[in-house]
Amino acid sequence: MILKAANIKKYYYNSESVIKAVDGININVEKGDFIAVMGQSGSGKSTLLKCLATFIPIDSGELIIDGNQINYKNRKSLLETRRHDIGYIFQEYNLLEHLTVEENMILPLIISGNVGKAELRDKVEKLAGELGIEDLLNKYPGEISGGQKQRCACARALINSPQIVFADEPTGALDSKSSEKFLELIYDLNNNLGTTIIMATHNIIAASYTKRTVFLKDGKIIEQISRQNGHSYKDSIVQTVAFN
Ligand SMILES: Nc1ncnc2c1ncn2[C@@H]1O[C@H](COP(=O)(O)OP(=O)(O)OP(=O)(O)O)[C@@H](O)[C@H]1O
Repeated sequence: MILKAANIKKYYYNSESVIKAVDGININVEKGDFIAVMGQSGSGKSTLLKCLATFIPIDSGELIIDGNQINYKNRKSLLETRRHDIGYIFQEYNLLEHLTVEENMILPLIISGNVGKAELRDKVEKLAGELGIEDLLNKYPGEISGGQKQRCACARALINSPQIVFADEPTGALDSKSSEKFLELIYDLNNNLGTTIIMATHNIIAASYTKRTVFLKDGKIIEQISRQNGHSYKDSIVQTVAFN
């Protein structure tokens, strides 16, 4: 198992109320899983992803990534986990505009240090080839399309060869054609390379690319369905969304 969350909670407090954004979630993620997290706006998808990726500390519960129990007080070990185990793709790409695609891509490696020039070049060439962005490496984000930007963001998330890639509404800002292309890309990453992916999405089509879908409501998991032979996974997702 690459990630285990046991009864994790994350509440937000304001002067009048408590928002139970993540409210006692249990989830086990195996290597090679591809999971969609669905739910209405405000159901807790983004908060859950950020908690699982260690970006937001949980209030209670247990989070184990690649065999390490996450302890927010142990800064060094937390940074190691983030650097080596976690890749994150955002809806709005989060590319730095004044850096080229290649520079954006290698940023995580530069930050983690200890990577020689030759290794850097090898990694960039291999990944750019896999993601079909070889021709974009010297361009700036302002010179490429939304779909191309998301491919670059994906490359940046993968450059450290992380154990798990989180994607928060990765197709939310893309038109339907670019969205389909991007989903095919991450489907192939999971299917061919065994990359573990956890993706928050509103989109039934996006969820239908995954192996299982977890449905959230008010910070709790209310339903989970898996792709099974002989049964339409997409229809099950549609029915579950309609029912809830
Ligand atoms: N930093 C924050 N401070 C206070 N409340 C927050 C914060 N972040 C999220 N929330 C609240 O927590 C709840 C869950 O939010 P979250 O963004 O995780 O949901 P979501 O399912 O991802 O929504 P969306 O689909 O609209 O992005 C919402 O009620 C939201 O208003």
